[in-house]
Amino acid sequence: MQANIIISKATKTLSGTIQLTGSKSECNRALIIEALSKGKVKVLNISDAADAVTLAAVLKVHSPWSIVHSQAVADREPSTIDRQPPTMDHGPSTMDRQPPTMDHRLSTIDRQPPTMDHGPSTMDYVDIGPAGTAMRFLTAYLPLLDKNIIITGTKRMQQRPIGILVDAMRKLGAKIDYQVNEGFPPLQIHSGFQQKTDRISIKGNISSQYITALLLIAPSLPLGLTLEIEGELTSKPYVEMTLAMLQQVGIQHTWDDNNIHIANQPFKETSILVEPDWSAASYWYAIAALCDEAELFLPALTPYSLQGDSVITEIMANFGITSQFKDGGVHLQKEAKPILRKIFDFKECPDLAQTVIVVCAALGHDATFTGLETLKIKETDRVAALQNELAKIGVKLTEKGQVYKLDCSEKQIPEKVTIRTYEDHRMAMAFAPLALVVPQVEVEEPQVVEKSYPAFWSDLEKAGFKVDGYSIA
Ligand SMILES: O=C(O)C1=C[C@@H](OP(=O)(O)O)[C@@H](O)[C@H](O)C1
Ligand SMILES: C=C(OP(=O)(O)O)C(=O)O
Repeated sequence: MQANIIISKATKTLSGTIQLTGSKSECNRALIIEALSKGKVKVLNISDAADAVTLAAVLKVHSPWSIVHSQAVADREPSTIDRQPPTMDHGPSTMDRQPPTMDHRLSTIDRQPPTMDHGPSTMDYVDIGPAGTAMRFLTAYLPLLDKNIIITGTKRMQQRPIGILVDAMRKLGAKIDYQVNEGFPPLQIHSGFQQKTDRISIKGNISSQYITALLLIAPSLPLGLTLEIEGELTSKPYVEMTLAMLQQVGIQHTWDDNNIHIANQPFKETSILVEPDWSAASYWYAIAALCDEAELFLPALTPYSLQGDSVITEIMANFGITSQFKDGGVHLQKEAKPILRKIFDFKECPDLAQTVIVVCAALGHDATFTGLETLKIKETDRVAALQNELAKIGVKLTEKGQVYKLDCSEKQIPEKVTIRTYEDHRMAMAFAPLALVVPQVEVEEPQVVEKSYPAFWSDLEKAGFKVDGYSIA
């Protein structure tokens, strides 16, 4: 475990250039597409995000074109590379683990070993740590490989629901069992997938990741797939991102009302260039919003991004931040201007909620927030985490039905505040900008940022923040 860090900033000014790593969301989609295309599609600018590094490592071993190879190895002798006896602890392992600098340090302590018998010794074992998209995408992808695989993750991952996707995969013809609790990882995926239907109906209001997972495998299914989305669709831009990326690699779709159809079809030979991460950019917008003067350049971000979180440019315009796309990136500039907007909806951009709510709190700007329903099942219960940590500066976030109100009337600025991060990268990164308002911000378990933005603390240093106690692992 890494020591806490203490962040401070002597002046409320920001300038320079920050090169952000690739989008975790784009990269994870691209990696699955690359695997299913059997290498016809290549991924460029692979993200440094630990979640993407983990997924890439898993796919290196478990991909359609590695089956022949791994099967040949399995025929000779049980492999020690990517196999583990089922009763073993999930501690440091070999091939299918991410490098030690990644985010597994937090979770190895409280990870539960599988308790049930895993059947024959040909069971492979995949541990994706805290990576939600990787867990969901692999749950759709792995059954197609005709292998027996257990997939698990951190203790928190074992509390993040996956029943809707497992039900859909079972209807499609996958053989999947729950190892511990119905509806949650770890999952035991069995070989022998045979497509039973080309039509699935799926709830849209819990996580769009289930829908993306199914859409990514759709062109590789012998019968193709029509997905009927039941009820409202949350995080819609992420589904649009999936379809746009599939289109880039030659996969056509139709989307009429609630039905998305993708026929079985080949991938074209091409490459996918992963754009920098707009969710990561949001922390720089937050920092700029809390500065008196700010001029920052973020290279390679575009106004026509596939990432819904690029809407941060519009949101932050309310806080006086202008975004100018030129020189192959975006220039942020702070203009003194009163904040007018009082209502923010995060249904289409849930990962921006913490960023914006902390900015409002830091500025003492009372506001109303909607679209926070899915925050409770992410890396932590983000609503509860926000409520606890904002209370440390006297700010209240109260829930009335699905509407949340921020009350800054009793806001107080202590000399120092210590922020818990709850194994959530976005708690650490959303609260770091508070150092422009509170003289010292101490952040617990700062290594959580590795999940999506490993260079976050060193980038803060580059931008003139003092980050005490930070060391590159
Ligand atoms: O598909 C994706 O890449 C993501 C979808 C969103 O999840 P939900 O669809 O569960 O809201 C988002 O919060 C997550 O960080 C990434
Ligand atoms: C919710 C997130 O990620 P995931 O669901 O992929 O773990 C996130 O990055 O904010």
